[in-house]
Amino acid sequence: MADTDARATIIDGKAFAAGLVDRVTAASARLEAAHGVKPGLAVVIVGEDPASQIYVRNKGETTARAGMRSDTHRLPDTTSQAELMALIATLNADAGIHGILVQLPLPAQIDSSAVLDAIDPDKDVDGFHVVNAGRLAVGLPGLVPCTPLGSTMLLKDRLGDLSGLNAVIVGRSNIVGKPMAQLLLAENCTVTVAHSRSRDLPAICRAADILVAAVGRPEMIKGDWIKPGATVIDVGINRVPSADPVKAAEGKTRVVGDVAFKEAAEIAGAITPVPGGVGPMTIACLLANTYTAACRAAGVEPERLDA
Ligand SMILES: NC(=O)C1=CN([C@@H]2O[C@H](COP(=O)(O)OP(=O)(O)OC[C@H]3O[C@@H](n4cnc5c(N)ncnc54)[C@H](OP(=O)(O)O)[C@@H]3O)[C@@H](O)[C@H]2O)C=CC1
Ligand SMILES: Nc1nc(=O)c2c([nH]1)NC[C@@H]1CN(c3ccc(C(=O)N[C@@H](CCC(=O)O)C(=O)O)cc3)C=[N+]21
Repeated sequence: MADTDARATIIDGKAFAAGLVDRVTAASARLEAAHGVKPGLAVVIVGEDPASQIYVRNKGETTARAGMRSDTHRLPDTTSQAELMALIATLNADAGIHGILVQLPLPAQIDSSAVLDAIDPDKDVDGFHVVNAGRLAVGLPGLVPCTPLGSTMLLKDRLGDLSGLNAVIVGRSNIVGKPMAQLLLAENCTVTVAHSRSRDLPAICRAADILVAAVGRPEMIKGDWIKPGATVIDVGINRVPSADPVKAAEGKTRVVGDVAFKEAAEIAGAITPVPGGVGPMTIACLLANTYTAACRAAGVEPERLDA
């Protein structure tokens, strides 16, 4: 590759995720053969949000293909807090269910944090319960949120030891930005977490050896915000009108990340695409967490899955 035409390596999250799903499938089959335990995941979706419906269908299909039990509970948009809490209590008590995921966002009448905290922390395969957030913060074994877990796997696969690298995370949500910061701190990165009140975001980003974008703003992070050779993880999933004006007029959409991919790929050393980057890792890590939860419930040491 000529110096004048530097192009980033495209990190193939879809391929890495497929390998991880294969490893989880094989490990689950061994768990079932040796201990009679088939990992089971329950996904709960409230309401009809079309994007959520697609993700939930993908999760169900991937889980079933991995030889795990997969139950999907579809509740109407009018579901009350008490009805949802009752379903969670049933799932907490079901010994055949090792993982529970309540799809977000929930309708306005429901208190999301109360619902997430009603899930048994040992079945909380999203890693959103305060107990799991606390375990991650203090370095105890628990269940780690899927998107940051998958992003960290891609980084370690690409870079090996992350010690001493400057990591900048743009976004401080409880489900992506904060757990990502904890994981990279545990990998001995020097971590900066930026957000909507940060001053001079381009300058903060330019200091990053590892840049994680989890903002939810289409193509906000520009090529000239990136340190040459940096590794860029684009978590964003934003649906925008199709680039073709005729198709856009027909209401067709496409998915883009939080990073302006084309210009960023001219500067970065490696970058995840959207789609095909972090998204597939999220689903693969959900299966990995369900397998891990099933092993722990059975008192069995989980096999290593990350390589
Ligand atoms: N690939 C996957 O599997 C997943 C993808 N996603 C995607 O990742 C993105 C982030 O998701 P999530 O963390 O849930 O989003 P949230 O909306 O919860 O958080 C967004 C964060 O970005 C910050 N932010 C917003 N605007 C700016 C700005 N102009 N400059 C700097 N920071 C800003 C916010 O700051 P503040 O706190 O100050 O408001 C906030 O901390 C979304 O596109 C989402 O769809 C999410 C989950 C899984
Ligand atoms: N309790 C809960 N847990 C979640 O993990 C959760 C959630 N709620 N609510 C919504 C977000 C979003 N999310 C994604 C999962 C997979 C892809 C994914 O597979 N994306 C593919 C396809 C993208 C597309 O074409 O739409 C890709 O990026 O290649 C994306 C986004 C999980 N989330």
